[in-house]
Amino acid sequence: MSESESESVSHESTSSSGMVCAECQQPAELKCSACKLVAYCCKEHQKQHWKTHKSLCRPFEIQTSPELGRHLVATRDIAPGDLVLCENPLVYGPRPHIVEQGPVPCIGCFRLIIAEQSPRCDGCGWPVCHTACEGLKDPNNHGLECLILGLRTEGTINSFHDFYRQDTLMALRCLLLQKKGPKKWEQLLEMQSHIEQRGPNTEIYKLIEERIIKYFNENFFDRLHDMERRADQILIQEIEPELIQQICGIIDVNALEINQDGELSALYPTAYLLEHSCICNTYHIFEDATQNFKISVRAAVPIKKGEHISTMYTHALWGTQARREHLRETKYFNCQCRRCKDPTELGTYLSALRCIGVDDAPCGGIQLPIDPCDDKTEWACNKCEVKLSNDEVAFLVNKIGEEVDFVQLSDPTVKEMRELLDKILTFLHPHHYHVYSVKHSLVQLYGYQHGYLPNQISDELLIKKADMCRELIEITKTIDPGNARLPLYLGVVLHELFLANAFYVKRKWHVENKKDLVLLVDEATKSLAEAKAVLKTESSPAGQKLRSLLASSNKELRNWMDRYKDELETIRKEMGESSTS
Ligand SMILES: C[S@@+](CC[C@H](N)C(=O)[O-])C[C@H]1O[C@@H](n2cnc3c(N)ncnc32)[C@H](O)[C@@H]1O
Repeated sequence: MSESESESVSHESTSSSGMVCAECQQPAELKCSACKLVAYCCKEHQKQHWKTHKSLCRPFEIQTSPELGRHLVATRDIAPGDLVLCENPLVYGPRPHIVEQGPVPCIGCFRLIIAEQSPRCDGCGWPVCHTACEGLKDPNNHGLECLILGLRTEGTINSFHDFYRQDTLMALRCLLLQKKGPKKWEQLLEMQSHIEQRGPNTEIYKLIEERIIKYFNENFFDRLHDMERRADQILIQEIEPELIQQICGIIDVNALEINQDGELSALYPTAYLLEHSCICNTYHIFEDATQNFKISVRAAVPIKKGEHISTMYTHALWGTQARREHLRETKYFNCQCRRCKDPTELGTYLSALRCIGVDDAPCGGIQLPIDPCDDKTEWACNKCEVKLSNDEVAFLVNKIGEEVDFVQLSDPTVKEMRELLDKILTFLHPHHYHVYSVKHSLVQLYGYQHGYLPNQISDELLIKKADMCRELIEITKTIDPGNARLPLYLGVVLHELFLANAFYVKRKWHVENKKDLVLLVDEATKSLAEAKAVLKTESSPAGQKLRSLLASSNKELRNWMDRYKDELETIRKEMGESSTS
């Protein structure tokens, strides 16, 4: 153990918790200051125990700065894949988003249900997936909540979504921690609520007043007070409006969304301290309900001792303006990460525009923000004098975004997508994030849609598809080097690159220069292996589906390679000889 490690013992009193030395089991006064999970009677025993404890000890400490508040800093080098932390949530519940229509999460298991057609909980009458749903039986989940939700006498239901408001339940579950878990309640109240930015004159304050506080009071809390008076027992100590405002702030700022089979949010006792970076260095996975939705945070890239440990609060494939606006509005800070500060976004040009020039005569230059971290920045062309205001750019990019969304949601044909691409390329850099999105859809239409099936698509379009895939792969890897946020996006494109190459090689095997084709075979083999690795930790249904597609593509590739084994060997040998001669 190094000197600094031996010094990392804090002299906290452990007598109240009754901890014993991890080495000799005697009463212990010193806790490991890095993880605070184990104690020692003396420094000597901590040294001896380090060999065992090293792999379990948390590799970070909590620091505080005026810009970031509390955040996590690595206390030793952390390798990609290494565990940073693993913990159960303090509280979890249906996602706190307002749902006006369509499916809502079951309050037992969070799977989406059509409330109007669903059975009801025997206790409270709320719509559930099944009256025997496991989540309803768990007292930590629906227990006390069921009692409170059942207080309402069934009135006239004009709208199911307004009557059964699953989006309010996360706040109720937080309030119930006062009774169910006072220590968890204390931890919860330590979280940042940004209440100062969410004051009485803000829209969010009024929304919570109307949608949550009023709903709780009119439907449940007035009756709860009566019941508490009659029983001479308090179920929820504090339910003041200001406290509910604070709890809603805490949920909005700190809760993580878990979208597995169902849709839920959870607050974790330490993971919430991960700061945001638009090029983050960790990824996280959630266990399912049987494991209490435990979170594991792992390093996505090498993290050096002293470096900040980060996650991403926004979408990796949005441009800087959109990401910063989202962070400002939902998390109340201005991101200053190296991706945000770089006008080219790490050389990807994800936000760049084509310069429209003067008098509609494009100069061939590109427009970039002069200072991307200044929301009033001007945009300047790298070839001519034309400048644009940030508002003009935002207006144009938003309009294009709306059109892209509209076309993508309307089950477009290849022709419609190509037309959209040509149109937006008049204004946007070929790597702009809206262009990325359209190209990502297009590579999944070539080879699949009627008229473009593998036996119908032209050679030229197959080559184009492969080129688009290569371009998308490069951008994705640059903005998400550790594959922390975009495994599915990358996995899909890697698989499409495999398919484009495989179709082309099969079609041309007896026609074209086989040496060139072998290079495509190698690229296809590599992209398939990479896609498999990239999707290793992707547990979503889409990830599982893609994994099974990869398995059948791999089988097909192996069969083909077996069939041409001798020929491939001869060509490779010739290629090897010519490269060494
Ligand atoms: C989930 S909390 C993180 C823990 C928080 N720092 C604390 O002390 O409780 C999110 C808040 O942390 C701050 N934060 C996180 N990442 C940041 C960043 N990159 N720059 C500035 N503030 C950040 C913001 O105030 C944000 O609303």
